[in-house]
Amino acid sequence: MNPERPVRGRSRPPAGDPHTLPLFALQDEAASLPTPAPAGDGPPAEPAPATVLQTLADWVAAGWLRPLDLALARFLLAHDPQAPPALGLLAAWLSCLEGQGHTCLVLEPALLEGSAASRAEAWGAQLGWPAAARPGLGALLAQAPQAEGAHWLRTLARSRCVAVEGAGAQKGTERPEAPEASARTGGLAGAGGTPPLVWVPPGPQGPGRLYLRRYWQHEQAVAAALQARCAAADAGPGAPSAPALARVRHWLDRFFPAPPAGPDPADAEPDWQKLACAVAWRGRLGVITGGPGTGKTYTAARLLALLLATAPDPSRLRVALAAPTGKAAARLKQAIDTALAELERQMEGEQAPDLRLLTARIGPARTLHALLGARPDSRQFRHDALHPLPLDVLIVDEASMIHLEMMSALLVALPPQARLILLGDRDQLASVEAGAVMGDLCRDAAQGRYRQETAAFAAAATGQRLPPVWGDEAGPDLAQQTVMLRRSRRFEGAIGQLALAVNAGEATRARAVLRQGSAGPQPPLALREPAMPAAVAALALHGRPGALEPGGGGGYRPYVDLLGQMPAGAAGLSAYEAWVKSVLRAFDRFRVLTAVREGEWGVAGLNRLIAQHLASALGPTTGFRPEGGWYVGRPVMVTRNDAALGVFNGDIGLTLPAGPAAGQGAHRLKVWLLEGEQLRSVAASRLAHVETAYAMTVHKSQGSEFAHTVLVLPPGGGAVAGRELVYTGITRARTAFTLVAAQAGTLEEALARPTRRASGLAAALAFKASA
Ligand SMILES: Nc1ncnc2c1ncn2[C@@H]1O[C@H](COP(=O)(O)OP(=O)(O)OP(=O)(O)O)[C@@H](O)[C@H]1O
Repeated sequence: MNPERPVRGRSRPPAGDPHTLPLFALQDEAASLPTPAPAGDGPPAEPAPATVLQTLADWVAAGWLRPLDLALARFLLAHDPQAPPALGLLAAWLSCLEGQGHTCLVLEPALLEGSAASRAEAWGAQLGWPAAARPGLGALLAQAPQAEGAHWLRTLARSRCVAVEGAGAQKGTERPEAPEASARTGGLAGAGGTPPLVWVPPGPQGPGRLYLRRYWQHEQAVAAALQARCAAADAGPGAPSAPALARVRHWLDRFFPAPPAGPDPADAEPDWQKLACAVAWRGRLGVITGGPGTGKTYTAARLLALLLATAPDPSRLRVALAAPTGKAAARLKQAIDTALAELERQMEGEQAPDLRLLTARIGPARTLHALLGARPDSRQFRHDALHPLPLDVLIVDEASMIHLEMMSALLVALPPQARLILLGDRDQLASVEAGAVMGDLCRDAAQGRYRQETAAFAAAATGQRLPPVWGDEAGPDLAQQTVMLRRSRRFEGAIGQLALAVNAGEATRARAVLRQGSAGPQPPLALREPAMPAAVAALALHGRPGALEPGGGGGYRPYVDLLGQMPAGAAGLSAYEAWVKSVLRAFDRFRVLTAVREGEWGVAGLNRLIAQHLASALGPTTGFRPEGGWYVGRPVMVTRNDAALGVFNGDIGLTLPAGPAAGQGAHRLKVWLLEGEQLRSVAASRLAHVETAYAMTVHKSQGSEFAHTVLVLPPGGGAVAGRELVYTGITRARTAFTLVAAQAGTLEEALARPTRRASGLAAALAFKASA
């Protein structure tokens, strides 16, 4: 279960279809619910509507469903009295899955066929519900005959709450509503009377899928836009001219000097970075995936240089950098600047594109919200199809964090002729919100699946041969524009090996790496298992011996010590700001990450415990007093976007006095944020949506790195932490990593549970235009 998505409701659902009406509106609807008529031609054993709604209410009380899920079921049954109550059940489950990040409910055969007990097992697993939920599920399903599955499919096809989509979906066109269907939807509120659910019956793309209309629309829009971008790849007819290819080859050979040839160069792996530059150059979409340190930004910087060198008018090339969070955006900008400076040195003495001009033109990296022009209290952005982004190239880092709706907005706002370059690690946790876009886009990345035309292009543009093992004439268009980088340059030690073992789900190997990496005077790895929360508090204070440098355990102590060294007012503003930066940097060297929000192992519990521990151990000598709402030194994470204040969900800052002589009263405090070298501050009193950030969820840590990272796996094993979560936690560590597992065996359970988010996007993109 996604820890960032509370089971019980959400604050402000967006406007749109009935599912997205404010919760109170749905509840009002439910209150005026007419008694639904008995299902006309349904099987006699169909459970009564009241039984279904009561069972759903019980599941809400148990915390397995959100009130919103129940409200949707009530709403639909109220508006389609002919619908069998199973529709309410399916809608509640669909809504529940959306709350966990799935964009649809895939009605696998195991959910529809077999005994009630086996179906209850399948539903329980699908919904991620605990074993305690199985008997209730079984009892409800037992009230329907075995053939219920087929009956459910008919129900979906007939209800006026459900639009049926089919072959047209593949082309990204939603089938216009037939007059008869339109009449059926007559009583429905929402988007112009259109049905709030969409049903895609089973077909060549797999089992049937049920959607909330909003997600169906986003998925179709994203698939269509990405396909259009792939189709714009300059291959086939209208392919780049021989002189253009020669120019690309000229520059790529300089940007990526060939390594000394091995015994048989024909057997060598391609230089994936060079290939990534070439395919991104030829198209309007480039997807570059790879683990940490595989050179995604190194490659992106060279791609920019290539685009500059081959642009008809380099001085007019409009480039922007963006990422889902402020932290990730700042890291991207820093890494691109460093890589361009490095490239400039590499090219010294040769004729080269004006990389300084390029660096100057790029400007600051922005969050996607800021780039698109988020508006306060609205899901709409300033930039859309009518007001497109004025860009030729957009590079987006940490693309695994982009959710479906954001990707849809981004693709709408980016002009078709602009290049979109997505960088990210497909194996990381998906976005908090629904969708796993990067995972869906990179389904084929490991296999390559390059067609002959791509291999021919690669040979001309990069001078390298793609061995047949990476080829597949049936490879989809998207695969032609996707490259996976496979060699990590700064993640080859014990932490990298642990990440690889975890990513492969190999628990025995992960244990062995943990053991080996925990030995020696400066061990990069450590394991505390079984452990109590007090072990986390102890790590937060002193770290562990030798974690970073000799004597540097990598806990919060250095930051608390620095808090006590604020320069006197007379030292002036620049000395004060230098101190603020040093405290922020010290804080940023260590972090506790946990898998859950609630309880003593959750974010709130650990934050309380760590603050108390730091206060009692260091307060007497440093004056550190973590008391009251706002206090000097309080680290906070912004939990809601506030475009007006320029702060975005996930931004982390430290609470410090407003200036060298401002005093330490709560009303004088500011939250200071550091983005690269850029320091900025916001009055603490203006930040309504923040939480303390000694400990944070793994989800929120994406896009950040810490010298020493502690990952906490609470009791509950695979139910609270999956493989991607552990992988993401480990890859946040630069120098040292410590795993705290409440119980023995939690690691194994988590690794045995890879997360698969239900979505139709990968199937929609497994598409070959020329087929
Ligand atoms: N082909 C290469 N030759 C030499 N050094 C390289 C090469 N590729 C990458 N590097 C170096 O490896 C390091 C990691 O590269 P980079 O930061 O681009 O990786 P990344 O995949 O973007 O990492 P992250 O996932 O952390 O964002 C950098 O120091 C970079 O200069």
